[in-house]
Amino acid sequence: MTEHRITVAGVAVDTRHWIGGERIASADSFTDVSPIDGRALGEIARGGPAEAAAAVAAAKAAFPAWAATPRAERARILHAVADGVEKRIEELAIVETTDNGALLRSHRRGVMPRVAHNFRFFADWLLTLDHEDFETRGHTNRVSWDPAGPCVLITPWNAPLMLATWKVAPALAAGNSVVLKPAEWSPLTASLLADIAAEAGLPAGVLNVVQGYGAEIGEALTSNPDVRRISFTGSVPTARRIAESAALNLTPLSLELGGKSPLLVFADADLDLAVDLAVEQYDNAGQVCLAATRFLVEESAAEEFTRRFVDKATALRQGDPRDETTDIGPNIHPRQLEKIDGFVQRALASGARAVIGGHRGDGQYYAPTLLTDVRQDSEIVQEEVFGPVLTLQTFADEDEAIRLANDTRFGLAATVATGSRERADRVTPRLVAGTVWVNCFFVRDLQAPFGGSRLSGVGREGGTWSFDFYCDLKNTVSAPKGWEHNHG
Ligand SMILES: NC(=O)C1=CN([C@@H]2O[C@H](COP(=O)(O)OP(=O)(O)OC[C@H]3O[C@@H](n4cnc5c(N)ncnc54)[C@H](O)[C@@H]3O)[C@@H](O)[C@H]2O)C=CC1
Ligand SMILES: O=C(O)/C=C/C=C(\O)C(=O)O
Repeated sequence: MTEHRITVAGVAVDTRHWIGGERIASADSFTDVSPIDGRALGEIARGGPAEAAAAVAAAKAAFPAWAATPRAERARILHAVADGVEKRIEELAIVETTDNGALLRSHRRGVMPRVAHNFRFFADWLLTLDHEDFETRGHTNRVSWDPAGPCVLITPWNAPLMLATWKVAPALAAGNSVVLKPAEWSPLTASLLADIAAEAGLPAGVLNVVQGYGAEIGEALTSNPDVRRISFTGSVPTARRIAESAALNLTPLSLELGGKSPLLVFADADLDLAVDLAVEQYDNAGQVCLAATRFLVEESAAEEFTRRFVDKATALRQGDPRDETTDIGPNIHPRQLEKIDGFVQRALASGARAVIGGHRGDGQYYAPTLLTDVRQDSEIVQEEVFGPVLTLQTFADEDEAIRLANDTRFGLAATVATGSRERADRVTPRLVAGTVWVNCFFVRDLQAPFGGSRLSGVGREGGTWSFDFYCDLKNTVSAPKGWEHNHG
């Protein structure tokens, strides 16, 4: 009999599915492995079509009552979920770090507080969601955001609970029920979230969490005709498969995909700041969709920028992510490491030069790498690596900088370092990107629209855009005053 309970640093995690307010086992399981040391953490219930159907059925059954729950009550429960997250920050942080290898200090001080904030923000935004009535030839138009129904949320391993709750919170706030499927490489904190939500009073079936492989339970979820929304964060090939499944029922989709974002460094920039921004791109061992992985540096500043970057990057400490002094942890999985090294070795073989790194480290670590002498049309410049691998190219003028910046299939983000406001105002409108940062990086606000252009995604989430996606927008038009009959 498979034991569906994992204990991580003293924290017990039930690894069965959470469906309709009950823990449900599967006949099959898969092994969850920690990227820190390759240790098997335990067995996870491996769902398939039957569990997908059960979870969607539970979500469908729970939907009408949750949708009819007054907004203020929904908001109260979501704040209670945030309270539960805040009480368990330490536990969530160590479990997440053990499961996906990202830094414990970031989980403690940045990520888990943001998880709680995701719930608080969308709970509060729900209460402000309003559209002023307007008139058409004396008739009144009233716009409403009606809950849509069961939502399937499919999430990746690079920031598991953060990216899951960034979808779960608005979907629930909107009055929908949810089936969450976390990535199979990092499933643990989603299961803890199910416990926290139940303790906070979220009714059974409103949030369901199922585990398993994308090709098995994932496809069964995305092709289910009772699902009213699908939101996905992950890779482009998987997005295509999900879009094919969704097409069967014309289920609306929100897709947040990869990136190959540029950091443009103009010679008039504060070079220390530009270098700080550049070194940040190794955060989370490079497993960040928003990362500015392509440095584009004005020719006259390139030598000095590179010298200062190398000084700073080589001082980063790579090691156990539970150690407070570590800057770069492991990559998630041997397969991902293989993929990263494949990109780098092919680039080196075709003429790229490693300014630093260019090889594996011990175990599941990849040496922070900067490659130069790379061609614009090469794989390493065009494809998302999702590891601590950056490239450096130079440009002669603004036009060339913009041409290189925009010359990929992606359009998620761009970062510009310049000392000139006029230049920033000229350059930023010409960049193809969902988010552009000027002399800063990763300043995120849930009010802002978030998503990508081109292959970086479809749609935007954040603030009212999240409610626009997770709701059926309705316009109710009433005839001019005087039609009411009093049947009192
Ligand atoms: N935009 C982002 O934030 C992320 C981008 N990536 C990119 O994707 C590459 C591959 O990483 P993967 O783990 O393979 O990402 P993936 O896109 O395959 O996995 C993300 C999620 O999709 C699910 N999934 C996979 N196939 C599915 C299907 N047919 N139907 C429904 N759900 C399915 C997975 O179980 C997981 O929960 C990375 O190297 C990176 O380039 C990966 C993770 C996050
Ligand atoms: O933390 C955020 O606000 C967004 C992060 C997005 C990613 O890291 C991703 O999808 O890879």
